[in-house]
Amino acid sequence: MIEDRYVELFDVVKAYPNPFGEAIKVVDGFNLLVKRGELVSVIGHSGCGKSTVLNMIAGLIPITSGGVVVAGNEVSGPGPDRAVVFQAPCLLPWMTCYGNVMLGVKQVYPEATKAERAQMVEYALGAVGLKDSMHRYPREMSGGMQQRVGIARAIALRPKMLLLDEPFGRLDSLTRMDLQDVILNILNVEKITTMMITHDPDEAVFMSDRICMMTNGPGAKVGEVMEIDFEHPRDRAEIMETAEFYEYRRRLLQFLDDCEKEKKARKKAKIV
Ligand SMILES: Nc1ncnc2c1ncn2[C@@H]1O[C@H](COP(=O)(O)OP(=O)(O)OP(=O)(O)O)[C@@H](O)[C@H]1O
Repeated sequence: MIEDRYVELFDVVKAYPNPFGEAIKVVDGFNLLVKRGELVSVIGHSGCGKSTVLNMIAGLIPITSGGVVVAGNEVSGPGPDRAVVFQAPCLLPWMTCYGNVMLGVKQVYPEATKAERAQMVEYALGAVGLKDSMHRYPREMSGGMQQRVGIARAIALRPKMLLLDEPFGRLDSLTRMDLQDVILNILNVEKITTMMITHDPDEAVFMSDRICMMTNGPGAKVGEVMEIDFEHPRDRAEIMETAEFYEYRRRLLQFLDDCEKEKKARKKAKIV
């Protein structure tokens, strides 16, 4: 069923040349199916290849072998059906929030009327809580507000898939929680299929429908996939009082700890 295989990564391999010109497979045989409307987090140790996987789905880097299919179309380059939010939003400083969001909308919907485009931009800025600040410039906004603009810019394009690469990585923990709620509220309404990279186990458990745990690189692949069985909409305080939350968290930390041990053992074996 297409709904259950909305995003398909099959036998995905990404190799980069090392300084000696040899091809090193950073990711090797990555297989994952994402259901329509699902939020899947990807977690794994630094450098294992999380961004590499996300960038291949975004079409920002070529796939060495295997394939990625999003909503029935094989990915061969970037496209507005997949919107990416990075750690830093990189807004154009000479444009207001409104102007920054409008830029993409104009490009993707050139046939829309002026009023329709304005509605798309205003809806997206409203969804991230910036209705009253849409005419401010980036320099007049906090890091959290700027990241809200980055999220608005992505959802204004009405993508089939949202790709979040550590979107809260640079924010303090309170702002981080606010923005986690912003994303979840948007997804509750829009049901956009989402992949999010995170380093934060609590964030992964609170937000995800499933968590994909990646093994160490080189040759990284999917290690385990854990289903998170909390209903939507989610209430942070309620969820954090459940025993299940701590059990999910424990399993996640156990996996990361096992990867760390494996990494150390690999290093030691090389030295001896
Ligand atoms: N253009 C490139 N050329 C060569 N090697 C690269 C290139 N881009 C990434 N790599 C290597 O690929 C591996 C995976 O990188 P990637 O950024 O995907 O990891 P990550 O899991 O997202 O890391 P982090 O959690 O630290 O952001 C790393 O060893 C990195 O050095």
